[in-house]
Amino acid sequence: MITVFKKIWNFAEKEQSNIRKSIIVGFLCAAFNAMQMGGVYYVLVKIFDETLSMKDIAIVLEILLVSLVGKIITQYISQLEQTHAGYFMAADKRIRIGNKLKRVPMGFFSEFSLGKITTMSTTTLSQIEMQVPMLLVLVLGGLLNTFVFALALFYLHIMVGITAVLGILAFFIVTYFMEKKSRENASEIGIAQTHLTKQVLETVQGMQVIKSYNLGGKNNKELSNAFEENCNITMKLEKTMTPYIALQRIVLGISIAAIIILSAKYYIEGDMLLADAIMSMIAGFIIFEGIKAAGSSMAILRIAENSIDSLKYLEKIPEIKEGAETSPIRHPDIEFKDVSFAYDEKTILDHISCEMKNNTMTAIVGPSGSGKTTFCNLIARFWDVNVGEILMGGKNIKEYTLPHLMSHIAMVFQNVYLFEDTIENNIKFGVPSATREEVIEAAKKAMCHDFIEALPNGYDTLIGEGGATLSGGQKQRISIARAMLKDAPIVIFDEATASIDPENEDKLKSAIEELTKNKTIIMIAHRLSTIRNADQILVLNNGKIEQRGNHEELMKQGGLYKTLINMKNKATIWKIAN
Ligand SMILES: Nc1ncnc2c1ncn2[C@@H]1O[C@H](COP(=O)(O)OP(=O)(O)OP(=O)(O)O)[C@@H](O)[C@H]1O
Repeated sequence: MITVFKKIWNFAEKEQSNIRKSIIVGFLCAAFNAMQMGGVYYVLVKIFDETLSMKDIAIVLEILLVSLVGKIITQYISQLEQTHAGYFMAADKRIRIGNKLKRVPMGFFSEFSLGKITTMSTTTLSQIEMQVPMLLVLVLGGLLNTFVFALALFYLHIMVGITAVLGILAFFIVTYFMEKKSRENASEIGIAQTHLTKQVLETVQGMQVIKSYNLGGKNNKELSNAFEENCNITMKLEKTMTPYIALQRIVLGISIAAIIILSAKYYIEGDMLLADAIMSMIAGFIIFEGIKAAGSSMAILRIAENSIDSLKYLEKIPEIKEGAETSPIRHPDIEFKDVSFAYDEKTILDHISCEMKNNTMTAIVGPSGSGKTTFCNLIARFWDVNVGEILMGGKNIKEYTLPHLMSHIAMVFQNVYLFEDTIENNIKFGVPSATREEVIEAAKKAMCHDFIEALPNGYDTLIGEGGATLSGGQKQRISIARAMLKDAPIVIFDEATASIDPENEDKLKSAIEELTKNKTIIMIAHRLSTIRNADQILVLNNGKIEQRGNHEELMKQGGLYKTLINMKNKATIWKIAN
């Protein structure tokens, strides 16, 4: 148990001082509580001495008043410190998780499901926020309280004191076994919570698909199962804990009875004064209040420990190693030197070498799954190469700091993600210091100023999660404005495959032309018009660059490129014909 406490205590880090304050204040609260007992003892002694006067009654009333006010104030302060410690401890960990997620390799997101990450930063941390300070204060404060009362009992009669200590020991033996049992269930609870969060996320995120395939029933069933599983495990924990909690109460009950019987016996035998015997009986009832509260909290001790362990695991995930280089890159040419990469067993890129010169456009084409996205993601270090190296401006990209590397790259993804924020903040996401004028200028160049102005609150319009209220073309243009504002020398662009209406398509084309002026462009190209304009086309297939050259050269060569172009042509004719 001491190890668990150490772990919980260490976890509190900066908030240890607030928790310590809360424990000390909690102890003061117990002292005020004890004052009441002192008052009662004083009255009892005076009554049995037959010397009780009005002055004594006034003294006792004063003691009781001071004790009551003191208790209220100390309880308030202790609670405040606990809430403060819990809140700031969780906030600090949440910020750390956020920072960590920015620095872990993308492989982490495949290994760790969204459900697991969400559970950690929400449920797990909420549990810690509420449980850790409370556990420390309740358990440590409770034990301290009991210890003080036990000492008082020793003062009244040594045998009564020993009985109280034996009761406390028996209580701890039961608690030890209860804790062991709780450990067995703690990880099950964690798993069930993760599963539930995953199901809720999936249902919300996939609502469109669920509705369109009329799968509400099936999905509801999975969600209900997850809720049921969670409920069952919580019930199971309650059921397993109940006998131990009952046993704890029985032990305490027997101890109280023993203290009362012994006090009466010693009084009858003349071993104790009447006032001491009555006081000892009253103390017998109160002495175990502290550990009773502490004992019930111990059931959640292991759950808190489990939560801390899972967060520690997250903190230990190795981060991407970055270099220290931050000097300006004058010619950010990109070069792949004998690069190989595999996500797991299967090689996706196999000893690839190529160059993308400054201010040129490279189109990456190839069949689906040939590694086009992977190729681009390696440049931004979303993943690190297994073999070979990628150079930017003549230096391995690993030599740069991540912020420095990313300041040279703007990425426009096919699936645009817009944050639940204003349009302005979405555009200036990469450059938070940008002024409204700069945002408008970028939006104008990205051909989205007009439709933004037509929205109810213009640039201050809030957009829903994932930008649900905008069309696909509008969303992509906003992401182009975002990239435009960043003004990075390298633009990695995943061209949208989804068909866009002609008006949007024209605007999108102009926006792309603006974005790519005087830049190094690496484009996963799907449209023939884009591919034709490229200075260099890399045709990826089976992990290799099967062909390279410009459009005319490759058309002359024939092979995979010509086949892909012919297929695209047919698709376009088919589209027009329809
Ligand atoms: N995170 C990942 N973990 C494991 N395998 C992955 C991951 N991402 C992609 N792959 C696999 O790597 C291969 C290449 O994927 P990639 O997305 O780079 O191809 P692509 O050419 O861009 O495909 P598409 O044109 O369909 O978008 C595919 O077989 C894919 O299943």
